[in-house]
Amino acid sequence: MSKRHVLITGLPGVGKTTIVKKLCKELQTPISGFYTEEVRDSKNVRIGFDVVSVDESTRGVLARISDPNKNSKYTIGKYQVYLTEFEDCALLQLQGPDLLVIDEIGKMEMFSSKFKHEIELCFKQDRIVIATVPLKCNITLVEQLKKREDCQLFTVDKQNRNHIFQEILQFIKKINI
Ligand SMILES: Nc1ncnc2c1ncn2[C@@H]1O[C@H](COP(=O)(O)OP(=O)(O)OP(=O)(O)O)[C@@H](O)[C@H]1O
Repeated sequence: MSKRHVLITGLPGVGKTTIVKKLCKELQTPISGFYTEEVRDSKNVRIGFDVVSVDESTRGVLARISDPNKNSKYTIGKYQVYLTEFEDCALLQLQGPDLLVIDEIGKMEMFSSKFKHEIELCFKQDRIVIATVPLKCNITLVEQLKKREDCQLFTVDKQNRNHIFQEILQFIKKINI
């Protein structure tokens, strides 16, 4: 089976999203999907994460620092995941025939069984998926994706992050579907 999906992994903050954004700029093809972006307050303190559509027209909350007085089921570390807001924004971006960017498939997103289900379907469709995934995690779905024969895994680190972009770009340009 030929490889036709791209998984980009690496430590937190190494530059995965930056590479995906550069790929989207460079590829001359319709692209849908979403990025995950940090949200910082006026003092530059990180307060959470948003999901943003690739065309940047739609934004939704993924997580915010949790209120210790509120007892939420959906927390990762100090962050509370806003499940409905996340699903309302992210699930819509997965639809369509275009090349698909999913940045990222991580622990916070795994609270959504709808999201997990949709991701599994996306990798079975006739479209190219470019997804970012954590380097080390106990997420079954991510481990399964890494083992798929039709997925090519690229590992980003500080040494290669300035040139691996070209390698990934050439790989995508050669995919025939
Ligand atoms: N090649 C690079 N050289 C220098 N700084 C970079 C490079 N790539 C990314 N950065 C910087 O590192 C920070 C994190 O980048 P980015 O959000 O792309 O990482 P990430 O791996 O997607 O992070 P996360 O794990 O939080 O999703 C940003 O401030 C970005 O400007």
